[in-house]
Amino acid sequence: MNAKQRVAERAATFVSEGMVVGLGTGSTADYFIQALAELHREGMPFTTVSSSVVSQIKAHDLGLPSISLDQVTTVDLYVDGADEVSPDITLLKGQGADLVREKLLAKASRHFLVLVDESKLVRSIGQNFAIPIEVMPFAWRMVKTQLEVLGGQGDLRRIAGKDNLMISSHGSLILDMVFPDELDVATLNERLNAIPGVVEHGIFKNLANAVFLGVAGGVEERWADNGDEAS
Ligand SMILES: O=C[C@H](O)[C@H](O)[C@H](O)COP(=O)(O)O
Repeated sequence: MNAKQRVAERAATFVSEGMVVGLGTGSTADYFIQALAELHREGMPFTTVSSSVVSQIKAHDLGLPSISLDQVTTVDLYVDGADEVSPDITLLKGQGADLVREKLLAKASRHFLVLVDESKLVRSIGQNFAIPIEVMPFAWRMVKTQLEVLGGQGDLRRIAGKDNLMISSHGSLILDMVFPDELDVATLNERLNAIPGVVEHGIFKNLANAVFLGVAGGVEERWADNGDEAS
């Protein structure tokens, strides 16, 4: 069992009868979805809500009960991966470009567990990746200009050849922006939240309750101050 599987199996022990479980997106979240499928086969009743079309299809293929996001007000447990985790359990997410659904689920969750291996640990957010910023398509130039005023540099994310723009499942464009080190993440988070035309961005601050870290032969749990252990 690799580190991603280990943390996913551990997270699955927090699922209990009747829960609404939020499904993350990415290779680590996939292991959690597989672990849920095992619980479902064993007869545990729960339902799922997905953070992306991809996860929704995976859940469907595995026969997991699911409800659509617009039917949900609160989520009992949301389990997802992350691209970066800083020591205060701030996350950077969004390499998969489904930021809106992911942050909605994170905010609506009673418990948000983040599954990572050691490669995701950083000293500060933005160390390994640009900050993904999901923008309304007609607003992207205005938003980019506002981000440049903050010192940001970057451009629209492209996929599979230079002419194709990444479009989120929400129909938005993604700007990947690098900001000066002097701009601390708390300030950046607030500034990004305040720019008109920004749909969502990849900084997840004060949202995760715990990080489950896959280490050699085990799982290390790091609970946030806000993170009473899910039970
Ligand atoms: O948008 C994508 C999500 O933020 C993923 O959770 C993140 O990219 C981590 O993916 P993985 O588990 O494949 O490293």
